[in-house]
Amino acid sequence: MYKIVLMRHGESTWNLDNRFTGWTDVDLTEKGVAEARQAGKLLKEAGFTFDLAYTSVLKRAIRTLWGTLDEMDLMWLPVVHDWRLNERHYGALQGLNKAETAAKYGDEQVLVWRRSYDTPPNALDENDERTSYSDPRYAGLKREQIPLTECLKDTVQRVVPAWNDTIAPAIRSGKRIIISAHGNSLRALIKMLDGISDADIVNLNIPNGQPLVYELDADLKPIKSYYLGDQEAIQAALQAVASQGKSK
Ligand SMILES: O=C(O)[C@@H](CO)OP(=O)(O)O
Repeated sequence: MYKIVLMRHGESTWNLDNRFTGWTDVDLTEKGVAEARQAGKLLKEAGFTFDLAYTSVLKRAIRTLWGTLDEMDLMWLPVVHDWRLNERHYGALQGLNKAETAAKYGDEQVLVWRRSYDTPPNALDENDERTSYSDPRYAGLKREQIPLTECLKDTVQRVVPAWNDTIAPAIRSGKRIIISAHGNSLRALIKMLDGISDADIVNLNIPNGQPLVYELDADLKPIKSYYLGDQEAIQAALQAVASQGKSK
């Protein structure tokens, strides 16, 4: 049996402002930094340790990993930064306030943009200053690999290869791993792991900074999964994430 830990980054400045974030590289708030440390404490108390860490190329996930590993005295750990673990690209919604967008377009439309499997928000214009074309961290990518918008299906199509090419082989080789990523890149991964249908994935939300343990069998199929920590607080946090896209 293998055990892996998935974790969404701690609260970011744009989580606090309730803005669509996607590939925008915003930092953690003080609360987010504290959540990362608290996650490390919980993992240490529960007897976890790791051999290898995966994260995205976005600082809110990277800094969360730093805080967690620091708390576990594991800052020396090898870390793989993979752009394929980035948050889902939110297209032209990036930077807009979620509740204001819901007041303008309706809660239903915002739910479709936030959680549907295959309806992407409007794309950024190629000339929009918010594109990632000139960002040096994506210099190794072909232009067509850099999204202008994504639905969850598009995110699945990059997250699953990251799993198959690098993460799954590392787990099979016996490495104990932690993945620090994002709400929707983790929804993509969990959809694949748990075989969640396109319709049911709409209801899955992930709270900030809470270690989610997956126990996997020899074929890397989930045996069970559970959040560490205060279960009531986690349920409340899940509900709060679900409500972020409502006008009131
Ligand atoms: O803004 C985002 O990029 C994501 C994660 O914070 O938000 P949502 O939960 O609305 O998909």
